[in-house]
Amino acid sequence: MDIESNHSSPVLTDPAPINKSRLGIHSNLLSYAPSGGSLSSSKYRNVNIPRKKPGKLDEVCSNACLDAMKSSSPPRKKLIKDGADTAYGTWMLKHPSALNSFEEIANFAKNKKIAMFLDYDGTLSPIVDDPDNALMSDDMRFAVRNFAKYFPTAIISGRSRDKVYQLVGLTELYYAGSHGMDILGPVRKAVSNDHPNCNESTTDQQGKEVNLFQPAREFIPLIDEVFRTLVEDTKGIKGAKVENHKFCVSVHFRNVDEKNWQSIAQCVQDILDKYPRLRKTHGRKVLEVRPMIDWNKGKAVEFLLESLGLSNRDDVLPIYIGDDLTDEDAFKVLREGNRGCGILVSSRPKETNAVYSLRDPSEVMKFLNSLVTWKKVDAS
Ligand SMILES: O=P(O)(O)OC[C@H]1O[C@H](O[C@H]2O[C@H](CO)[C@@H](O)[C@H](O)[C@H]2O)[C@H](O)[C@@H](O)[C@@H]1O
Repeated sequence: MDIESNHSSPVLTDPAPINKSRLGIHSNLLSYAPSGGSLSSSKYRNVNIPRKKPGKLDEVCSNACLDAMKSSSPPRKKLIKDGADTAYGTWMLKHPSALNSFEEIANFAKNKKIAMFLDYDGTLSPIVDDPDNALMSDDMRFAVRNFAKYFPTAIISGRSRDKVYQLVGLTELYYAGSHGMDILGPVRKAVSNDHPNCNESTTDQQGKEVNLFQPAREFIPLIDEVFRTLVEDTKGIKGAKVENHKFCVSVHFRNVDEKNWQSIAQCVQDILDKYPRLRKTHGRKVLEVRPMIDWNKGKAVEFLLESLGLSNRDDVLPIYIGDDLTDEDAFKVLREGNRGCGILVSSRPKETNAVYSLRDPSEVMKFLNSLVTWKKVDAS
């Protein structure tokens, strides 16, 4: 397994047992529970802000972080030499290709409404060295736009909501930025009334009334301060890049020489020491600093389902497609609640709570197009 331990997240600490039928369908899909793991609106009422216990030695923390940074970044050449294809093939027995398993998924989705949740980087756009160049192809944009005509679709990204909207550029979708801490979704009174301090009624680009949900709103000035500090602290580290996502900050080390990763880890650790209400998570060659609140992409999926009037319904199949550690929170929610299925985008074996897999964004596009074709035939 190449996944790193995500010290500040419950992700993957207790993976649900994988239980598949002969055909490879996850048990979730065979026993769809209408009210399993039901989402009570009171869940959102008090978004928890626990305090971090002080006392860990900086050195220990940044070394643990460094190990995690290394284990999440195996050298490509080594993987190939070690027989990556065999390992991938074995892994795919556990997480079959959503394309090869399309018939099974379609059978299960029959007479159900699919709700689609899509991550952005590594899912809709290929991973590239410069985050500013992570562009979605026109074909992918066309596919997502077309898909959204048939199925409610939301993008849930680690990037700021504005940035991901700018990159995707489709008004037909719902957007959640900052790992779900900034959601622009449909107005739904039952949800809005439960979150007086997090919700705000507003209008979208088309003047349509929408609901803005920001459970970490109070952290905006702090995150801005952290962003500026990290820019300053990392400016001497060649290749480091810091992004401000309004509710979280990304510190990229993709272009940093490995001998300087320790310095990156230390800069982040210094922030955590200074601001105990913040925590760190890991992504693909990126460390992220975010508010220590009980909110993540999984909670965002639950929130959007409820906002769309699609939670607790046995005629709804939520599907989440993502490539990163932070997407595991969403896979887990769908898996544990028997509510739907996760699809991990990965071309190498990874420990995951997703049921199925797809190799790369081009396969994601094929899968979306296949669902549209299937839906058209089903409807005719
Ligand atoms: O949740 P996502 O939409 O997948 O966003 C997660 C992070 O994506 C971006 O970083 C990743 O993609 C970059 C471009 O391909 C790549 O250079 C980087 O190494 C990856 O970590 C984004 O820049 C981050 O801020 C997001 O948190």
